[in-house]
Amino acid sequence: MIVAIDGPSGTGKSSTSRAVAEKLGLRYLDTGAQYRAITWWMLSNGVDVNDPVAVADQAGKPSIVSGTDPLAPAITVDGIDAGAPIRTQEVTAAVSAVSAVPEVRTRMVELQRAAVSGAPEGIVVEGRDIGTTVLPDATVKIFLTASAEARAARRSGELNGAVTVAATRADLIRRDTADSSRTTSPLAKAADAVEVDTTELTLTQVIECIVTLVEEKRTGS
Ligand SMILES: Nc1ncnc2c1ncn2[C@@H]1O[C@H](COP(=O)(O)OP(=O)(O)OP(=O)(O)O)[C@@H](O)[C@H]1O
Ligand SMILES: Nc1ccn([C@H]2C[C@H](O)[C@@H](COP(=O)(O)O)O2)c(=O)n1
Repeated sequence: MIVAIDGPSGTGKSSTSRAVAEKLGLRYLDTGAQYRAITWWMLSNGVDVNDPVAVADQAGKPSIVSGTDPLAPAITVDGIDAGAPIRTQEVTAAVSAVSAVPEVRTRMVELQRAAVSGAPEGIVVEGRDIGTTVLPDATVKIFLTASAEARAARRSGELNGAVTVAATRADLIRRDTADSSRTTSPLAKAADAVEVDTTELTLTQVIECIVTLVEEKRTGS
């Protein structure tokens, strides 16, 4: 059972994917964390993240290891726990530029397919290009959406209002535009993905909806 969950920033991919994996006894992979990890390494090592040639040249250097336990997602870079530093504003601002570099994507896709091969019990993989490029034969493909307003309000709430909803909304839209317009495997809905608009749904409702879709596929109903 391979479940691909794609969608723009802040639509609920991580929260939903972790919960679905936990409920169904599947592993879980956050591919955004991998792109954030390589971006953090580039920034920490003085690579100009706006220079695609420099990024491509260094893309093979860091060792990135992702855990797949939905109860304790973990990521290390060269053996160092990167869970917190990959969530900084500096990394968020740079990650779209780094993830647009084809050599970076080739490297990450190798890691992602290896994680799937290492999960015989099945896995939920979330990202931007999982259903279209990384795992085109996934058993179930979901494309989550939500209005920019709902996504910004959710994210701003997470930050206890430290960043305004308007600024958060502008940042989400900037990242979605960059991620959707890059040449190599842009953010896109696979033709055979089920689109779930979460704007008016609670997280519990979204989780139930996807668990039902997976179970229907499992039983062939
Ligand atoms: N249906 C929902 N209703 C209300 N809040 C939600 C819903 N889904 C997710 N959230 C909340 O929205 C925030 C963003 O969710 P999450 O991190 O799962 O999104 P994401 O798509 O993985 O984001 P990103 O692409 O930026 O990593 C979290 O605070 C989460 O708890
Ligand atoms: N499959 C993926 C996953 C993520 N990215 C890039 C684009 C995102 O802006 C960034 C961070 O992802 P997030 O942690 O917000 O889910 O990583 C990608 O290009 N492809």
